[in-house]
Amino acid sequence: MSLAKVKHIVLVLSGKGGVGKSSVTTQLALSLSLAGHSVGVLDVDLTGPSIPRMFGIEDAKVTQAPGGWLPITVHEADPSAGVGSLRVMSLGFLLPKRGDAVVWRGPKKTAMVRQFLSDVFWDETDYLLIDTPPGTSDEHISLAENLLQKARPGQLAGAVVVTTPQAVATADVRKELNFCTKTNIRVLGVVENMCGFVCPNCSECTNIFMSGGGEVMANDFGVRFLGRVPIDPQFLVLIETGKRPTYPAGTTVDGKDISTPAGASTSEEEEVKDGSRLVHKYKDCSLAPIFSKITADVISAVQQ
Ligand SMILES: Nc1ncnc2c1ncn2[C@@H]1O[C@H](COP(=O)(O)OP(=O)(O)OP(=O)(O)O)[C@@H](O)[C@H]1O
Ligand code: SF4
Repeated sequence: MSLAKVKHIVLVLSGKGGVGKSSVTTQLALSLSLAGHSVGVLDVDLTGPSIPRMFGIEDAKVTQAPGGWLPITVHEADPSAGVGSLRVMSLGFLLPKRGDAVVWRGPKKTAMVRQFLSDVFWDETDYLLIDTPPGTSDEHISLAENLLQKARPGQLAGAVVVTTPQAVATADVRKELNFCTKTNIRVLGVVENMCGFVCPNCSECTNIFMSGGGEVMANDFGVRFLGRVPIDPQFLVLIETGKRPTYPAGTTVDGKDISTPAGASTSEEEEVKDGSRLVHKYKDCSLAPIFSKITADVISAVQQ
């Protein structure tokens, strides 16, 4: 992989599947871009690459240049809007049937990932986020070893560990934190996803599971707790259909009114799933202010 022009690499890890690792990667990428940084996302989750779907670029065609595979541009930098560029590369682009999980056995998988890591050309990138397969298997260890070998000293900034309130109660997330210690990867912090539910009718956030476990666990391990993220069905609508999130009158996040103004544009063109508009639509999501804070904390952890 040509990493020469990448400033910082951040891994996104989870001890088990389905906790929202790819959603967190996507939202970190959008928030970093909204903060003006140039961002790359590399999806090596062989268990079912979901990143192309999340960015609305499932049908994108990857091309090859002399320097390697060229990542897909979700949007270019727009300095007048303070937005940085966003590019994505996924193993999913190379699978014959998009969205399939890879069924190869260990050594073939590892060889594929190794080659994939070497063959992608990244242009000027402030943050490269890597969405990894869930778990702490041998496959993970070899992925981490490969990365550590390829990155220059200090380039691999660390890992963001994603969990859910239920997963905290299991051993998986602790295993993930132990995995980081074993592989010498610094933990930048823990995100607790799906810690509550944003009601689509009144936008009240209700804690459906016992929340707070992520923070206790982060304290136990002496790592930073980055924050809690509720389930917002409007985020799912944005990802699945490309529709701009809308909220009833009076909806606030941290005291800020995020309700959809009367007469806001919902034209056909606006509704169309189009990766280049995603970042601007995401700005209207109730999760965006939460991720803006998480992202600021990740940046400060990277720079420490
Ligand atoms: N906070 C959230 N609000 C609304 N939907 C969410 C949230 N977090 C995750 N989801 C949705 O839950 C589903 C699973 O999330 P995601 O694919 O990010 O999990 P994952 O941990 O990456 O899974 P896998 O292990 O299969 O890769 C997705 O449809 C995603 O959009
Ligand atoms: S206030 Fe909201 S969450 Fe509670 S019952 Fe009414 S609509 Fe549902």
